[in-house]
Amino acid sequence: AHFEGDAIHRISPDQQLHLRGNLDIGLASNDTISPSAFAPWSYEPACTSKVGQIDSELCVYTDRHFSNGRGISIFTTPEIAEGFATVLASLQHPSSVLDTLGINSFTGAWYTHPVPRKGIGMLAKRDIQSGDTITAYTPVLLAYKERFLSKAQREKFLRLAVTQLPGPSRESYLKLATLSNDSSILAQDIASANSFETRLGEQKGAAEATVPHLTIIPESSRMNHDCAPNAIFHVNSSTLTHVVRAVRPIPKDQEITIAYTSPLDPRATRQKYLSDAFHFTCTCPRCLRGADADADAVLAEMAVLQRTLSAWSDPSSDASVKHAEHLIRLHREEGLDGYLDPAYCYAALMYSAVGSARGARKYAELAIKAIELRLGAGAPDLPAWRDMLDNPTKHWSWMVRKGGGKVVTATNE
Ligand SMILES: C[S@@+](CC[C@H](N)C(=O)[O-])C[C@H]1O[C@@H](n2cnc3c(N)ncnc32)[C@H](O)[C@@H]1O
Repeated sequence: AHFEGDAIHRISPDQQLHLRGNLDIGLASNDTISPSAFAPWSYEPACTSKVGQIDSELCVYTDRHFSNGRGISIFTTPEIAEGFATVLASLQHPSSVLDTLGINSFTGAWYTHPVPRKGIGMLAKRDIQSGDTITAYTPVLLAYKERFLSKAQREKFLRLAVTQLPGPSRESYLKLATLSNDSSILAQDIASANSFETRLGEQKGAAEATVPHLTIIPESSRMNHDCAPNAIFHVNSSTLTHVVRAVRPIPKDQEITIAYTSPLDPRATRQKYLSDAFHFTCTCPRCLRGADADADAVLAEMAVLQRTLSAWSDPSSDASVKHAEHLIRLHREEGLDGYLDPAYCYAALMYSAVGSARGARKYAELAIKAIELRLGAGAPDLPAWRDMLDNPTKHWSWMVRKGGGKVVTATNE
């Protein structure tokens, strides 16, 4: 089975938080049913009839015992559920990998509190260092991302998925922000307002073979958006864990923010996306700056540097260490600390190409840390950069610009 990143946040449109005191959403919780009868699931899966578009039914599966009783529910096809069950089992037996890694435990780094004009937000409980893990949690609900069920049908199954969760997880789900005041679609409303997107399904070597699922992690859902976020998230596919880490130091009581959409996109693109998908207008400093052209002037400068650097092995290229260092500086000035890995990689290559082992190692090390932050420790590029760090003089880029001149030989990239 496969579970991968690409997480995207969904947001409530009305910027209003609807806290519900009454957590009874109208369905009886089947606490009395024997768990063993439907092992590995705690309840008999409840299914739709066959959905023509996917030639399968969709069913609700719940494991109430997952991760010391945090529990997890998934609304998906029987085929995907089977692979998912294998992943859940691998995380719990023979011993719990999640416990060993401190997943689903409070890090002591955060608290939630109302934030002006943003509803509830997450704030730093202590000074947080760059790279520190802020949250690391498994989802409580995953739901096949579909448009073919009626709202009423979808609601019926999502409510069941939520109701079957253990009390604390059910309650934290139901306290999350909503998109509308329509309580008849409460469960799906919360799902679309607060979910990240993950892809599940058989791994057939292609991302298209996997199916997007809305994924709700109630703790992480309290983080608001910023276009210069001080934290970044990735999904660890082997532990099913959504991990949020600091990309720069965050002083005690400062708000912890993540980006719901790429902060490297032009301002108008970001605003349209946040407004369409998340129904709010971003007022972060990068969004408030100047007219549209001014707002994106730095992004345009960064794009030119990227283009120059990406063609560095072309014999006519004048790309240099200076271009890479300038690109790094611009990222930092824009607050794009979490998105520095390509710039660090170029810097490592530029130093290597002119025969500076020290420069190559310095930036290969920074690139490795930045890739791990943005993409996680399983990112496919990491081994190559670790090789460069260990053996800069053996790297294919080493001294290809002997004497600091143009490229002499370049075999790839
Ligand atoms: C996933 S929730 C984040 C936590 C939320 N503030 C809450 O009270 O639960 C997304 C909601 O937070 C608000 N929000 C997030 N980022 C924001 C921002 N930069 N400016 C204004 N509102 C924001 C939006 O109203 C959105 O509906």
